Amino acid sequence: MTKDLWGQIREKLRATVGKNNYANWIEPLEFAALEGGVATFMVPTTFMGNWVSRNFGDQIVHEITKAGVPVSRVEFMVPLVARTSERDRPRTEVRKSRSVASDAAVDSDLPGAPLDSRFTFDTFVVGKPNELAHAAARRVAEGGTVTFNPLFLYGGVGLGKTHLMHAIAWELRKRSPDLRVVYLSAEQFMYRFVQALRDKDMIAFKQLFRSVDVLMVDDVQFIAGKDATQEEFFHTFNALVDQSKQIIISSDRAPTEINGIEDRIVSRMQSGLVVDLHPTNYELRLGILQQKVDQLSTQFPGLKIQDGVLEFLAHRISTNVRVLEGALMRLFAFASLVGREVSMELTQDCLADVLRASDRKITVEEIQRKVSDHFNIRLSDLIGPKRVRTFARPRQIAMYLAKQLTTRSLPEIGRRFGGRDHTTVMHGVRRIEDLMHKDSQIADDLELLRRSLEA
Ligand SMILES: Nc1ncnc2c1ncn2[C@@H]1O[C@H](COP(=O)(O)OP(=O)(O)OP(=O)(O)O)[C@@H](O)[C@H]1O
Repeated sequence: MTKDLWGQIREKLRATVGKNNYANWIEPLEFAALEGGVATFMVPTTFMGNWVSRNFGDQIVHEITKAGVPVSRVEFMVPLVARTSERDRPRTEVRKSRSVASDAAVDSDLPGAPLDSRFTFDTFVVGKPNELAHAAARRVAEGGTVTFNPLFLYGGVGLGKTHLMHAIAWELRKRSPDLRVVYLSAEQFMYRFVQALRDKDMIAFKQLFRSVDVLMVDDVQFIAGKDATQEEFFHTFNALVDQSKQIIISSDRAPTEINGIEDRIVSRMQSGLVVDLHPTNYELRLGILQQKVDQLSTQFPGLKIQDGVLEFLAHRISTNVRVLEGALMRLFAFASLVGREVSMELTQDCLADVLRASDRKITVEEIQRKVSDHFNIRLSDLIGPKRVRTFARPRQIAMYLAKQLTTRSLPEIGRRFGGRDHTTVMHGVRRIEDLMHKDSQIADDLELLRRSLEA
């Protein structure tokens, strides 16, 4: 087959596939060779090769055969050189698009962002605050029939939304390499959309996003107030849901709390499963730190950590996991630089600024008010001398929280609890530390109080 003949066949295809499809998918094909009944074409991207093969392969074979050239199939090849611009890419080395179809999940031809190799289910520590979100993510990562669509994950900064989304993508990719899994931030979605508008390339944009099997959009709150992007997102969303394709969305708040998003989009986003990642609790933070220490031990072999340091960090840095991880990394780097083990003293020196910044501005008085409200007792009874259990236990809880959530020393806390001695405060704190592992009611009370104080 000559290039001229291909030119004629192409014209025939224009009539059968339609003007837009022709411009997007057929016209860019460059005939390369015909051998053994296989017609090979050059295509600019793997994605395009796969798409044309899947959607127009049979028609192309049909038209070529009709023109008197016996072919049994078509193949598409992509230059194998690092991409700068799709247009001026050298066309020397080639690879077959079919042979790389399994890369499609993260192939840069697809509109997604790269996945972080550290963000897998293996490295995700599960605790009470994130167990529901984790279970839902696991379920979606199993693939198969779409049970809830979309999965909407939300939670505060640095609580693991992106980590979970990447973990889902990795898992799906492992289980079904051919699945087109696209992960990107809402900002990237908007950027692509605006670019397509500018380049008058909307059809390709729509086709690209509507051809994915799993679409994950991170930080969707970003599209609030951006009407045209929202509109396009809505259409993409509907088109994918109609085809039973899985959608996963993350946001820093619940769908109804995102101002500036149209009601119909909010209601669409709520129509599947909405789960939140709660602020971390002490146990989860400690678990994450322990896991991180294991990971860092290869990077810093032989580095020793004194007892109590991780517990101290888990208590004191409760802002978010990212800050916690950063602090540990810095601590390790510092300790290995000065050739010392990680002691409490070194920790306080090295992380003075982080510890100061994460000092919550919670006051002992605030804690006392919350605790007395929570247990429905009078503030005067919480602080006063009565020793009956109804007052004594809430008092110990309040002392414990004061120790955890403020920078006040034991004597200072004692003074604010009706002039009690620091040993009484210490006893109260220890008692609660002990009880919170044995008594789930106390653990729940503490969690609720902590959350409402930190909110
Ligand atoms: N449960 C967890 N187990 C292990 N690592 C975690 C966990 N939660 C968060 N992390 C780690 O904390 C860091 C921040 O997490 P991630 O980027 O997923 O947060 P996010 O919720 O997407 O935050 P943002 O709102 O800023 O986008 C990452 O390094 C992530 O691996």
